[in-house]
Amino acid sequence: MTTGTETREFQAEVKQLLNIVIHSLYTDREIFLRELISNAADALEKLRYQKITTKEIADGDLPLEITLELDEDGHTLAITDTGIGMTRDELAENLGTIAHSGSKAFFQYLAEGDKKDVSLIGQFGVGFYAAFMVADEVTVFSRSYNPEAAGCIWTSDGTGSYTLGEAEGLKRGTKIVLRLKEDAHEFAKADVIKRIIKQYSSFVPFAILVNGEKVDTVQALWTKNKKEVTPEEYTEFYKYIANAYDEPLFKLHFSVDAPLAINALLFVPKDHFERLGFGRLEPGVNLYCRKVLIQQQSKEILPEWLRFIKGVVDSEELPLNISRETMQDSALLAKLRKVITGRFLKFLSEQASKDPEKYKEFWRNFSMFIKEGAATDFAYRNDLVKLMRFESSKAGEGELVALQNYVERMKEDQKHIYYINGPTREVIEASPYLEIFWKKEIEVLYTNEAVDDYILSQLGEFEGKKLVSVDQAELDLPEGETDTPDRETLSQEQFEKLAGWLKEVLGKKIVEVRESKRLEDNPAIVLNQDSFTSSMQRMMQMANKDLNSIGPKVLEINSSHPIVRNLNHLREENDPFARLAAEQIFDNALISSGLIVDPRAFVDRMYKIIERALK
Ligand SMILES: Nc1ncnc2c1ncn2[C@@H]1O[C@H](COP(=O)(O)OP(=O)(O)OP(=O)(O)O)[C@@H](O)[C@H]1O
Repeated sequence: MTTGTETREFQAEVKQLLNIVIHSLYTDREIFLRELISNAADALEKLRYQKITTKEIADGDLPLEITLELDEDGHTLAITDTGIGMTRDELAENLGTIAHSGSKAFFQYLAEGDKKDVSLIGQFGVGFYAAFMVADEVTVFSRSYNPEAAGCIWTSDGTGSYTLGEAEGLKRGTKIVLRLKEDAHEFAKADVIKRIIKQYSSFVPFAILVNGEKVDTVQALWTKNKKEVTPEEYTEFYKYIANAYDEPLFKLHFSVDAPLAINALLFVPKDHFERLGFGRLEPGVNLYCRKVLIQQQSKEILPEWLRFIKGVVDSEELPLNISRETMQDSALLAKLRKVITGRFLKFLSEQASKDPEKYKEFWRNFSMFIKEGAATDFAYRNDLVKLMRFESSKAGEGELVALQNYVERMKEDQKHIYYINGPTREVIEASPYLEIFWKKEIEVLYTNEAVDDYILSQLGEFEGKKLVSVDQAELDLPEGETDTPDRETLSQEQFEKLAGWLKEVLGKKIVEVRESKRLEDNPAIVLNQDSFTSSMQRMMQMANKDLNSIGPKVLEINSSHPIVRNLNHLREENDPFARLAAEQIFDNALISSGLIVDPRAFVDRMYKIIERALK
């Protein structure tokens, strides 16, 4: 029974808003339920607080819960909470006017844009009014926790006015009844509603019942104290949010108060499918505001290269209806991203020193993301290179070295950090480039992918030490007694003649022929004039499908090597075989540096050489 009924006009802004809500089509109108459940949960939370501070509470024994009743035949959905409730004045104030900033931003957006994309309504925070996306009539029964206050009823079809009256026989809390629009009848179906609850409201800390049946909700572990959570609970939670079957490799649970209040629970899985080439991972962190989902698989909360992280970030400072479109929100998200990324990288670096074996496991499967970040995200490059690990000429089998380790054990007179690229340790260690480093006992880091070389060359230096790829022309190695071994070499004149002739034979492929001070067992190597390493050039050869897309080389020859000396001999005798041999030596040097050569010319030449050898 209702008494004292009056009809009131909505505030002008509300009218404008409802007009849009009612007359538009939406893509994700199911968010209306998230809004209503979140309002209900807020009301219950407020009541919980009142129970502690106030003695007199209407219907003090009512359980704190949210109930949904669906009537498929009658096409209605009712959502009831036993929360704080509203008085008559509060109903008029809260459901007849708009005061908060989210809606103002929405109006501004509507006023500015040509295309009125109303589906964005959910992102702009009009909470309760979202009900009119699916209902052509909304009735709210509410009774305040204040025992003195009478129960009230509010009803509207959203077209300009609402009625307000008193209602008898209500218990504390709020019941909102939606008469569903014809095209929204699906929202009276239990399976549809349960799916939506699971998606948006899984962590709501109150029981949710749909037609008397409790929907499973999960504890929002991230809001709990770390000491109160068991490892099993963490694993279960991880499996739930990541849809995973394994155990996480790492877990990071933290809270910060400044510059923003954040609770976060992040996981690194054991492995991922992107490594195996099965497509690209989607971001795995969901953004919550006080346990209510506001962005699933958020693209904003972490940089893209951290897309392997699974978990939850909750910040009560975020508006429920966060939007990239508003400057204020995107600034907030950027701040959040900075805090979380920084904290996660710090965590990784702590793990690397605390448990190197486990970190190695992480590095094996997730290094691609760290490298992606180091290569593309300038803001984090310096932090990320510290997390990189390499094999090296001084590391034992299976041991990995950080740039920091390398610098700490550099030789006293050594100026630079040296690295070499190759597909495997075995291949690298047989490389002619390493000869001199073995001899001088200088450590060389092994890089396996072109992206490693790209990162190191972009970085340029680490802790004031230049990063030098060993296929660079200028090595600037410390001098030593072993530098000028007692070996028979070509005379200066012979060398100059040979060099001139080689330039003529190899043409544009080389810029210079040099006498090598670093080679002993190999006749020749090719060197690069800049930091664009051979592995990077190989990548360009493959990307451009052009084997000639490599820069001209410096050819360094070992004039004490029998092959070079005999080559010079043949040249002096004008034997045409000398040309063939020179070209083959050059191609061999290209292959040793990791570049791809044209197999047709190479194989042809090789047969001619075999033919002559077999004679
Ligand atoms: N179930 C409810 N119980 C008690 N009060 C409610 C309930 N639903 C809404 N209200 C009141 O109505 C106000 C307006 O709700 P509305 O959902 O439009 O905006 P909001 O909740 O303030 O913002 P948002 O939904 O963007 O977070 C709320 O702030 C709250 O005071």
